[in-house]
Amino acid sequence: MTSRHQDLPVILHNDKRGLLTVEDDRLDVLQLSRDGRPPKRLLSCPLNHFLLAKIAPPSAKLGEIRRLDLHSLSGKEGGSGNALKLVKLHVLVDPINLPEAQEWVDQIMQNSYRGIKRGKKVLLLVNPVGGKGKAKSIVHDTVMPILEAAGCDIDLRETTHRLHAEEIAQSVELIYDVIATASGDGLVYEVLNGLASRPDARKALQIPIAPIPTGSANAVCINLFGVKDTFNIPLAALNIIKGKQLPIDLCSVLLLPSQTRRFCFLSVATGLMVDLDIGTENLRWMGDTRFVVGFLKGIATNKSSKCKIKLKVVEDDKISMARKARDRVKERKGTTAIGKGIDPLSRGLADSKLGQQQDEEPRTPLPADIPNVSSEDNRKNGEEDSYIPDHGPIPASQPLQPDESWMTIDSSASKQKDITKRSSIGSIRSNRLSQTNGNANTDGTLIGGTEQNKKGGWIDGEGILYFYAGMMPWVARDLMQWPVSNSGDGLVDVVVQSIVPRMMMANAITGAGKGEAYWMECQHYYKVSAFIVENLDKTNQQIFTIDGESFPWDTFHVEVHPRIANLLSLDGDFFVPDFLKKHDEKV
Ligand SMILES: Nc1ncnc2c1ncn2[C@@H]1O[C@H](COP(=O)(O)OP(=O)(O)OP(=O)(O)O)[C@@H](O)[C@H]1O
Repeated sequence: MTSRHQDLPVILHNDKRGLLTVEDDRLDVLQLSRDGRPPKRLLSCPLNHFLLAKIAPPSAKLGEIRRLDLHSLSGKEGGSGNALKLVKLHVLVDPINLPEAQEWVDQIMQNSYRGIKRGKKVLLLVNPVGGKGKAKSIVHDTVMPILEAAGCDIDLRETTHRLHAEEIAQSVELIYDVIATASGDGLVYEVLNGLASRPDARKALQIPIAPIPTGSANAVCINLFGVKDTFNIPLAALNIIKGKQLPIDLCSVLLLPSQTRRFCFLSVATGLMVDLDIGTENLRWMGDTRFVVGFLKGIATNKSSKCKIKLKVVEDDKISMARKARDRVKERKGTTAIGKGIDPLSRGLADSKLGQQQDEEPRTPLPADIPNVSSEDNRKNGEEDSYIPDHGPIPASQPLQPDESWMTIDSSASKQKDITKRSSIGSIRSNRLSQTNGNANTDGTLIGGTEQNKKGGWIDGEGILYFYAGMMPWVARDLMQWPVSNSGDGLVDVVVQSIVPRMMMANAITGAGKGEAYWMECQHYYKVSAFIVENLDKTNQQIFTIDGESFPWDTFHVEVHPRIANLLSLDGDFFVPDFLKKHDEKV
């Protein structure tokens, strides 16, 4: 739905006649000429960049004339850096045009915010030491002015120590429309862990998180804004103001024997991917280049990660996974994101009156909108079937009980006689055709196929360079590790990278940012609903990472909580990588 054409005559700052015109979801501020020359365009912006129109109260200086304030972001998205700039204009309205001006203001605000709450209450957490240590100045110079120009109510808190953001999220009153984090992925991880460990976790996790990229690892921002706009701070600020709810999965990671549970939203890693992150913290000044240096160091060592991996595999056919992911993107085109039509909570509320208080289109439900009824209460009332949101805790994790349908990859398994030499790219199709059918049932169990086939091409005796499980395509701008990942589908994408000659891995760096390593035969790829990873060399491999944070590694069990947490995104979804747009011969 586009906005209808609306003009408002105004007086400009230079006393010249002006016209504010809204057409095709764009605002133009025009200076009119008296001699028939074309009007001069003073500002032109799409309504999705428009922040605020407000008629100021009467002033003694202006008498009957009233001032109209216009705040917007202007400039282009799609550049690195701050291509978008905050623009604040004011024009004057003749008393005769005042009723028309009020109507114009109401209309432009409605068309600029469709379904999005105006003047959000924002909890803004700032990590002053993350990344290159510039979060404070970025927030004060760029983020705050934009949020204030949009009329947001901001509660800014600086984190003073490790896990401070988690403590805040654990105890904060659920009065905010959004929690923004000026940091890297570390603070997002802490906020999610804080919210998820509350007794009212399910309600707390409805508050969406909106990241501002000021850390060294900013994977969430890459996945939300794309590689070019990862560090576009005004765009990240606009996302706080205009972003739509984007439900994401969380994983419970149960650490044994300590029985500690942590929540993961991004990745779980062993082997080279741990050394790459944790072993390069002294290179933080490099920004995300430090991870490339870490990767090169890792393949120089080519050390094997000794572990036993058990996977509840739902799919392992790369061609089919890529095709489905690309079909999803095609389906997504032209759909609006609010509610997304899948999540029962969003859908239920979008359909109800709760969603329609302010605008024509349903507003994204916020925690305060949701009646506090648990499914337990519901059952007591004998209403088993009607959906009522559960606002209680996430139940404690229990060790998983794998059955024979789970797949095992054991780095200590003895080498098979027929182990074949692997090529780097391109033999997926022929490899697949030479196999007998080894596809997945809808319940996730594998059917048919040879032993090797059941293991997604894994051959016992291969060394594991790293195990890497992820929930969003990009982990760094140079590495789209899980190009077919679809956060919100209740599945985790798992990569088991075999040890191969160093040059093969070094060559793979070139296309890694575009997801090309997906097609490498030595990169085994699975969609799983649960997994267990056991450490087979505790002396030499003491840690693994969850979302880039290190933990002692003995054994860990991982299960998924589908669509339980929320981010904000400008179009209500993740950025679509080129990998999912192109249709090459493999798919
Ligand atoms: N004032 C503080 N002093 C020390 N550590 C802090 C402070 N505030 C937050 N932290 C910690 O800083 C870590 C990094 O978090 P952040 O998300 O900003 O960055 P990152 O990109 O993940 O990591 P990096 O520090 O490598 O940039 C987190 O573990 C967080 O707990």
